[in-house]
Amino acid sequence: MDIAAVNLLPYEDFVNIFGNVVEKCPIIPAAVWSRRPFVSVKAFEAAINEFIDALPESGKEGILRCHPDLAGRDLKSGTLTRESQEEQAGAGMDALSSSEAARMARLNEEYKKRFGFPFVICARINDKAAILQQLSARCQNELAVERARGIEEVKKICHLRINTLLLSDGTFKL
Ligand SMILES: NC(=O)NC1=NC(=O)NC1=O
Repeated sequence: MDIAAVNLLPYEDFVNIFGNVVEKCPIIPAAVWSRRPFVSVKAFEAAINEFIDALPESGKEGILRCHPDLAGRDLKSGTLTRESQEEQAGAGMDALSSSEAARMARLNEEYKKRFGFPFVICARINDKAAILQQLSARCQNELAVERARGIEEVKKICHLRINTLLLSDGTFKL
């Protein structure tokens, strides 16, 4: 599907297709639909990023809170979204040793307790060693630094999800 086809989508189809490019935040593509036509995929992504950047701190934290923990409850219970399932499995989150799983769980809880939102990282460009290292290191940051860092990661996840969708053969189950 190319950007010309994206621009022609009625908002129901647009939200149906792009509704989860930011995890569990369909309001973002639903809002950004009004800004079409997009001159390019980059412009479409920029519109999403601008919407996110314009949110108050509480809105940014809300986006982060919509993300499932890495190697967390949703992965264990099989209730992750399709995208998160693929991303987490791809980073080996479903194949941790018991000590790695215990360390992830402990650090995720420590992070959430400190910041009030979950640790978010773009799993598709990190392996489990990098994820554990980043989680441990980022626990030491200040709130404002982590809010911004988490949103940066959300934008990377979104970029990859949009490009996966556009590269697919375009036969979407509408
Ligand atoms: N807490 C997270 O970072 N979750 C995730 N990152 C991804 O790339 N996919 C997820 O589900």
